[in-house]
Amino acid sequence: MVAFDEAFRRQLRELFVWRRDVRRFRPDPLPSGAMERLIEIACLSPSVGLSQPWRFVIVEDSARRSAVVEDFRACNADALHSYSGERAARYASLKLAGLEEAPGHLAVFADKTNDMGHRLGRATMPDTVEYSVAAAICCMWLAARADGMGLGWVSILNPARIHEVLEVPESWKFIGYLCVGYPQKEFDRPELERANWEYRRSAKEFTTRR
Ligand SMILES: Cc1cc2c(cc1C)N(C[C@H](O)[C@H](O)[C@H](O)COP(=O)(O)O)c1[nH]c(=O)[nH]c(=O)c1N2
Repeated sequence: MVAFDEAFRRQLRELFVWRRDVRRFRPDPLPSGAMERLIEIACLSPSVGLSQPWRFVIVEDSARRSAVVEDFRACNADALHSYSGERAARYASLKLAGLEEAPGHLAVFADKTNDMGHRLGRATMPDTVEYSVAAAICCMWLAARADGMGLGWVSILNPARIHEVLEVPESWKFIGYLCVGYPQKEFDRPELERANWEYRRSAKEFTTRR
C-alpha cells in the first residue's frame, strides 16, 4: 500500500499549476534515456479496455524533422489567414511551436485497429481510443515537468503529411506532435494568457448540476 501525505498533495498541486505548454527551449540536449522514460510513464496511463492504443515515434532523422517544420509553417500560415484585423495581428505574434529548438521530437498516434482490450468500452464510443492516447500525453506532460523538462503539443500540422513524412501504418491516427526539452523559463500561467489571447477561467464557469 502506498499512502500520499499532505506535503505530497501540495507538491502535486504545484506540479499541475506549474506544468506548461512549452514553445521556447534551451538548446541543451536531453539526457540519455529521457524520452524513453517519458514513454514508460505514458504507458502507465488509463486506456479504454486496457487497449493501450498509443504508438510513439521518436523522430531523430533531420530530414524528417525539417519536413515537419515545413508542414507547421504552411499550416500556421493557413491558420493566420483565417483571422482578420487585430486578431490576425495578435495570432501572427504568437509562438506556437518550438520545433526548431526542441532537442526531442515525439509523434504520437492511436492505433484504431488494435484489438487489445477485446473492444471493451469502445462499441458505443469508438473515440475512446483517441481519448486514451490524449490521457497518456497528459501524464507525460506532467512527468516531463516533474523532471525539470518541458513539453509542447503541436497540432498545427496536416495529419496526412505527418503520415507521409514518418511512414507509419495507415491505421494509426495522428494525435499529437510533441516537442521535448528544457524550457528557457518557468511560468505558472499559460503563454496564451500572458500574450492576452485567452485566459484561464475558474472551474465554476464549467460546472453545472442537474
Ligand atoms: C490537443 C492540444 C493541442 C494543442 C495544444 C494543447 C492541446 C491539449 N497546445 C497547447 C495549448 O495552447 C495550451 O495547453 C494552453 O494554452 C494552456 O497552456 P498551458 O498548457 O497551461 O501552459 C498547443 N499550443 C501551441 O502553441 N500550438 C499547438 O499547436 C497546440 N496544440
